[in-house]
Amino acid sequence: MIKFENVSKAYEENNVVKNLSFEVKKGEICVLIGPSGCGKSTTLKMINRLVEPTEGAVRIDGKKVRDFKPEILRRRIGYVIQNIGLFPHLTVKENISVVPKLLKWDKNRIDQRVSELMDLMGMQESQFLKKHPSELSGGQAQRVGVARALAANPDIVLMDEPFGALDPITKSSLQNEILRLQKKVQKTIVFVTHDIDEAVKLADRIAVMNEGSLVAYDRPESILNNKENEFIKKFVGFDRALKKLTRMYVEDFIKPYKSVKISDSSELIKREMENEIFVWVVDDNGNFKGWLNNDDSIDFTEHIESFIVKDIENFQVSPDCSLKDALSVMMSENVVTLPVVDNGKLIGEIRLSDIVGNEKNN
Ligand SMILES: Nc1ncnc2c1ncn2[C@@H]1O[C@H](COP(=O)(O)OP(=O)(O)OP(=O)(O)O)[C@@H](O)[C@H]1O
Repeated sequence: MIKFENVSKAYEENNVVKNLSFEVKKGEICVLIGPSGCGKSTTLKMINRLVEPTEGAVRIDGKKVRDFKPEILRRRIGYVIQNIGLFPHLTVKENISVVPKLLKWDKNRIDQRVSELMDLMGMQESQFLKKHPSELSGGQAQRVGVARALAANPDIVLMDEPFGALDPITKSSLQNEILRLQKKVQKTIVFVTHDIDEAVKLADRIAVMNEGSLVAYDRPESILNNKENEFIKKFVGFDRALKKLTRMYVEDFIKPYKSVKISDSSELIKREMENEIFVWVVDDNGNFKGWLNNDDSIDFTEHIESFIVKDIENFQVSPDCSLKDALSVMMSENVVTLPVVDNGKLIGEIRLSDIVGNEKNN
């Protein structure tokens, strides 16, 4: 889909990108990573011709980008950058409409597309469309930036450190948003970052760059397992095992569980709990309601409802949650087992020992 063929860029004597050759497949997220100044942004900008190569060529579907008409490139390639991406004097709606207007779409088509995009980004139209960028939080502004890049339905999206300036929680939720969105819209995305955790989380393939050259181009698992290359080893850091958990998901580690129903008799529950430290509690529809600790506090002559620990808001994980996030919930809640809940329903449990041993449920 996107192919770099022996691409180099020099500014006078300074070779900032050196003989790059690699290919990004259709529908994949390629993350360019490397230290500051290694040539990531320059590489990205050679795809949409904000920068022209000194040597070599970038091709999209076999055709050199320098042979595309500018308006075709604009339609095919969305572009998201950090902070300064939005026009401050334009409203959210006007910002999202910039490329469709350049492409001379009619008003109805633009309105409809803006609505779709707001919906896709989980933003309420009535609340946001008339606002200016200065009235948005960092996370909201970046969502609008992504919506704007997707406006003309490009098949390629370039993202240059889009979440670099955000706090860790907003950053993580936008990364999840990108992964969710990508499942739906399947764009070819080239993403620049210098955050290895972000790269491991998002990438189908990671391009590691150093001083203008490509050091490695591989799947995140292989980059994390690379122990030969000193530069990669240093870049990945000491916590490579933890980083691998970012790419593993709870759904592959779900184990059977023991549960009782709120409507069960106290006698039955007492029997069920005999050799357990605790049991999960569900209602008659299988919805997760909490758990019962097998200690002296339970009086089985009474109905068990009042003994259920119902503090379940933060005490659960969904099947699509990464093992790293599951581990983080376990640590913050100080437990070794968590209920796996899908749309309110208890579907299994996940245990610390399975995470540590990477023991799948197959
Ligand atoms: N227009 C330009 N004129 C001269 N030198 C430039 C120009 N643009 C970039 N450079 C130089 O090219 C090198 C690579 O820059 P680039 O922005 O691609 O790096 P980067 O890896 O994206 O860095 P960062 O992570 O800090 O954003 C740098 O040394 C930079 O100073």
